[in-house]
This record gives sequence, structure tokens and C-alpha cells, in this order.
Amino acid sequence: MCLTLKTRLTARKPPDLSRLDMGKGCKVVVCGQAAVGKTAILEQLLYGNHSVGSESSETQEDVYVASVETDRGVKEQLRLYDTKGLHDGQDLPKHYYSVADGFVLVYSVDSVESFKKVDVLKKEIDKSRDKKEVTVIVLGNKTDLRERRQVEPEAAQQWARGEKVKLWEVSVTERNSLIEPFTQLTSRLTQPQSKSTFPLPGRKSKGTPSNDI
Ligand SMILES: Nc1nc2c(ncn2[C@@H]2O[C@H](COP(=O)(O)OP(=O)(O)OP(=O)(O)O)[C@@H](O)[C@H]2O)c(=O)[nH]1
Repeated sequence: MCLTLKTRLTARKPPDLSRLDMGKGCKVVVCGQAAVGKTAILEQLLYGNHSVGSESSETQEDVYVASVETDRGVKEQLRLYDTKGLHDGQDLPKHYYSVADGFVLVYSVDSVESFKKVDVLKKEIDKSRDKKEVTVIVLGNKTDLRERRQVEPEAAQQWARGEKVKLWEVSVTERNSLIEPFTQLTSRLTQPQSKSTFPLPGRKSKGTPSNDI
């Protein structure tokens, strides 16, 4: 498993929509209710240096470019869009639906409201995906807050089965819990048959040549 930060393109400034279509790599939108831990997850995954409970400012939009080794042993590039957290009644801006190859929907297990928001987002994705193939994974974060849990794992997994998405419970306090979801997401996003409308029999994965630093 290898996951390296290549670049962090922006820092806490308003979104520049023109950047969304630029650059290579699968585009993954990380979204969910405010303060569920979207930034903490990305920073812990990529830098390994997030200390939970630390003061954090609200994200506007940040883009991280990461190199992830898939379960086929090929390094692939991901562009991870850390989006502004959604407050009550707020929707994810529409442009994300049209550019995303994949979504990471994040809720916090100590907030049933944040889980309901993930359900709303999933249904929006289904409505807007048109014919495009989009990979969605769901992360239930903050499992370390055991006494404050409001979303039970079985109920969440049942919902996930109904929606045909994979759901992992994670905690930023355990970096290892974050690795498998992102490895699987990358593997699915880059699997050869999803790239071609006319898969050829016996066609092998080409993979993307690594240009790691
Ligand atoms: N206990 C605990 N706290 C966490 C965890 N993940 C994140 N946090 C804390 O939750 C707070 C909010 O985290 P952020 O990463 O800023 O959340 P966000 O979803 O990016 O927030 P917005 O940008 O406002 O939407 C921070 O104090 C984090 O340290 C976790 O797994 N466990």
C-alpha cells in the first residue's frame, strides 16, 4: 500500500470552478455535513499528522493530488476535492456532480443528521449521474466517540446495501482505518472495463505510468 501526497493545490480560498476540469487523474469529491471530519480524514491519510479536536477553520475548497497504489499494484493519481461542509438545508453545488468520477460521502457516527445528509447526497448523485459511471463510497467517521454514537453500524450497513455502496466506519485517530477505503475506491475507479464502452476480450490493465516524486 502506498499513498503519497503530491500537491495541495489550494488553501482555504473560494472555489475556482475552472480548475475542476483540469489535470489528469480521477476526480473524487469528498463531501458531507459540516465538521464530520472531511479535512481531517484527508490530512491524516496523506500527511498522517492530524490531531483530533484541534481547532479547524471551515473549508471553502481544497484540492489534493495523491498517488495511490491500487490492489493491482499500479500507482494511480487521484484529485481529491475537499468541499465546503454542508449546513442545514444546503446542497452540494451542482458543478461537482458533472465533473466527479467518484464521491466519498462522509458522516460522523455521533450525528444522525450527518447520516441523513449522506442519504440525500447519494440520491442526488443517482439523479444527476445520467449515463456516466460514478463510484461512491461512504465513510462513517469518529468511531472513537463511542459514548456519543447515534448511528448504529448495522443500520448504516443495511442502508449501504440498499444503496449498493460500500460503507466503512473509520476514525481519524486510526490512520489504518482510512487506507482500505481509498485503495478500494482507486482500484474501482481505474479498473480497465470502467474506462471503455466496448471492453475487448482478454484486454489487460494498462495502468498509468507512475510519475511519483
Ligand atoms: N474524535 C474525533 N474527532 C475527529 C475525527 N475526525 C475529525 N475530528 C475532529 O472534528 C473536527 C472537524 O473536523 P474537520 O476535518 O475540520 O471537519 P470538516 O468536515 O472538514 O469540516 P468543514 O470544512 O467545516 O465541513 C476537528 O476538530 C477534527 O479534529 C475523529 O475521527 N474523531
